[in-house]
Amino acid sequence: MSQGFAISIQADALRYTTHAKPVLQDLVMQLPAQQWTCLLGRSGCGKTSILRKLAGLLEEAQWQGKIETDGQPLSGNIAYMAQQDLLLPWLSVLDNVCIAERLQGRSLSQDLRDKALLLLEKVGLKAYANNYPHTLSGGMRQRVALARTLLQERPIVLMDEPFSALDAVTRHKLQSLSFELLQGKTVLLVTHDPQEAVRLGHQIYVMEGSPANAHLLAGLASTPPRQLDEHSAALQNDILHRLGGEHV
Ligand SMILES: Nc1ncnc2c1ncn2[C@@H]1O[C@H](COP(=O)(O)OP(=O)(O)OP(=O)(O)O)[C@@H](O)[C@H]1O
Repeated sequence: MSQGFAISIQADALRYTTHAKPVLQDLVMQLPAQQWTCLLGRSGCGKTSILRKLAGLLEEAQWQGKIETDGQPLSGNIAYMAQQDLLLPWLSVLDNVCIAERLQGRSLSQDLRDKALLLLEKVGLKAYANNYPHTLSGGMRQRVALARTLLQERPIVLMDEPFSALDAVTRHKLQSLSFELLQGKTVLLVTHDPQEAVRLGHQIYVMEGSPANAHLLAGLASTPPRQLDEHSAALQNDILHRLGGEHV
């Protein structure tokens, strides 16, 4: 199993050609190896842009800065769960989960199918393996996309609001499952939910300002997954306070 490696991000400026002002400026983030980093910030501050830059998908923006690793390439080592589930309508749920293999033109081995079915079982969708995406609810589609991300076993995992469409109980369950299955990976999770960030993050960045940079939250001494106790409530308050400052 490929272990996650550390990534250092320095965005001096990120600007879309359609915008006069940069989206990001003087942003520095460290993603420690094999840890979960959670990223919060007001809508439109540039969280997805950071993920897309790491995933090599940000072609339409000008980027000044650098992204460094310990020498390992990002290309080919990233699993990216985008905000939109990007399920292919003409493929079954099972084939969508195995899409990375299919896109590489490889036939699906029985071993991979079994792994995919096990993941579908864990996300509560084994009975839907032969369904097509249009027959699923938004939350079910999100669970298929999560299973697809978990199947890839890449060292770096980028997730953009992966649990947002789920009911509270399913969300809690799938947070736990993802945390368990992504042990040893370097994870960057974008979320709007302070409780989720405090539960899962070894470290938490809150994006601030316009153009935005990233503030590393202090006081995360314990290791995740964290219980909901007085300490985590105080951390959530701190995040809300910082996010609130962005909405005045
Ligand atoms: N392809 C694009 N072309 C032009 N502008 C873009 C493009 N993608 C994003 N933007 C702009 O860049 C800014 C940051 O967008 P981004 O999607 O990174 O924000 P976000 O923090 O992920 O937002 P949200 O929380 O709403 O998902 C926004 O102002 C958005 O309009």
